[in-house]
Amino acid sequence: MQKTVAVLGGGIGGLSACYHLSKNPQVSKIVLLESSGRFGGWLHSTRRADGAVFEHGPRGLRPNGAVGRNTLNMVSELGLEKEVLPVTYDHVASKNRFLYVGGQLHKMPSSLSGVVRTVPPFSRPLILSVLKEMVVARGEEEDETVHSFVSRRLGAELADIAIDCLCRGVFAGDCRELSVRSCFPLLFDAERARGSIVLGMMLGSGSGPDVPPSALASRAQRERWAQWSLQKGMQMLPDALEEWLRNGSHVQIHKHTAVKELATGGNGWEIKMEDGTVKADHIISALPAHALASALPPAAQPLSEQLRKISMVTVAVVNLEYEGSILPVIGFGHLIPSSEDRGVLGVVYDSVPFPEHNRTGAPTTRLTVMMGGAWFQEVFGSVEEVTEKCFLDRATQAVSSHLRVSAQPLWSSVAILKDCIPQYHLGHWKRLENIRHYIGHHNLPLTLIGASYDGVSVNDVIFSGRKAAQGLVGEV
Ligand SMILES: Cc1cc2nc3c(=O)[nH]c(=O)nc-3n(C[C@H](O)[C@H](O)[C@H](O)COP(=O)(O)OP(=O)(O)OC[C@H]3O[C@@H](n4cnc5c(N)ncnc54)[C@H](O)[C@@H]3O)c2cc1C
Ligand SMILES: C=Cc1c2[nH]c(c1C)Cc1[nH]c(c(CCC(=O)O)c1C)Cc1[nH]c(c(C)c1CCC(=O)O)Cc1[nH]c(c(C)c1C=C)C2
Repeated sequence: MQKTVAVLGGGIGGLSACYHLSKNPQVSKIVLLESSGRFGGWLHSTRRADGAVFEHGPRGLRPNGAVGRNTLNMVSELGLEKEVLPVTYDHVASKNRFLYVGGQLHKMPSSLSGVVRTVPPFSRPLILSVLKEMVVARGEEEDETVHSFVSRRLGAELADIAIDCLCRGVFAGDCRELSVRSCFPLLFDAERARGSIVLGMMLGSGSGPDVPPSALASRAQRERWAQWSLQKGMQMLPDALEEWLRNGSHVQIHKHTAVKELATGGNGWEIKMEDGTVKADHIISALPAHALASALPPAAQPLSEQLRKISMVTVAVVNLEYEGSILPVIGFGHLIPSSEDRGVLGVVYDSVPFPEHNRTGAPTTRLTVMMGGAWFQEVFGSVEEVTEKCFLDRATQAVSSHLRVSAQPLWSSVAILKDCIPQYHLGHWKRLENIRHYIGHHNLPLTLIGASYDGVSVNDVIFSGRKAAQGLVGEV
């Protein structure tokens, strides 16, 4: 029997689910419900008339692994090959990443010589920590914070500086709260399988899903891409997905349509919006976990409670454009450990990996300063009260003191991204187990996808949409 699937939330997760559902002949109707006036969620690019592109969310995706290949396969199917801007491993933006510690920029080691020598801000050669790691006893805990795991295996200095920065540069989060099992499953599995991260990385610790590469994904591997973007910014991807879905005969897509309440009825759902109701046999929720929790019926209160425990952080993103080439160093950008500055997380040197996004004509430098995250409230106060000017001032101050740039920006934009990155805190895996057990036990026709659960990267989220759509084969 053919059925109706409702997809809640038109971020990249919801769009990916719809895209894969639209290829499933067993689904007769797909309804996509998005509360805002645009699709794409955090994939949001400003494109100026003079050709300049500024990213407010993700700016480059990795091509590696099954999830990276899967995204490139979709890019290829959407006809976006010619729009791809690759950055190879040989590029200076891939080799040079910096940490701002003790009032100075330090280049992270990217070669063997950087690992065998003492390279500041570290007080001893990293090779010593790596060799010692191989003989550290295996942990016994079901989960551990990222900081505790790395301190135990590689030493406190690496945890306090490098891992603190890494967690700020991926989750805008605090490594003393984030779970290693959920945030870095490869590291956790390597310890479980091989007793060591280093041995696990060398020998492998399990195989991932099988995703055959398209010609584009094979090219990415052959040409050694480290990351890629699109000519008119990452938002080209949701734009192309929207166009694909609009061309599908059995897809209904709705913007400005917030899901308010979900009620179970018969074998399916009744979805209530401000101005109407939709009936569906199955729901794929691509909403942030807390938004789904607010819409679930009172009878599903234990499920809502678990979903609400998946917290989110707010990030302020300031894009800056300067006249000329003003950077004293070139590379991807720099991260700042929480011990140095709790409020400013990092600065991306956007014009280095993607000069194609600079305006046409005279040279410019584009930078993005990211602030807040897990420290937002503590440093900047309530998100409702803090002003955009406060972030612009703090961002230009950071650029001036970290990069010694005294010029004022030509152009700037401030975006306060409320609740934009989920935090997989200690015990996240258990919450997911409880959530999935509840859904299974109550036979709820509900699949959860998106950044709240199994990975925050765009690649992970797109893959979660594909898995959900394919999981319905045979069920619908
Ligand atoms: C500043 C920043 C930088 C990032 N950088 C990178 C990067 O470099 N690389 C990378 O891989 N990832 C990056 N990410 C992460 C990545 O962008 C996100 O994890 C991903 O886009 C999340 O997609 P999603 O579809 O799960 O959620 P969202 O984008 O949050 O989409 C959810 C959608 O649901 C809608 N919605 C909410 N409530 C309702 C409701 N009641 N009814 C209907 N619709 C509703 C929202 O409007 C939204 O459109 C970054 C994220 C941020 C914030
Ligand atoms: C300073 C804040 C942030 C910067 N980027 C993000 C935040 C919160 C978000 C983000 N960055 C990456 C991902 C995806 C991870 C993945 O699994 O693909 C997300 C959600 C990519 C990334 N950026 C940095 C690292 C080390 C990674 C992991 C993958 C990779 O190695 O490429 C470093 C980094 N991020 C930011 C800066 C300034 C920076 C380092 C110089 C910004």
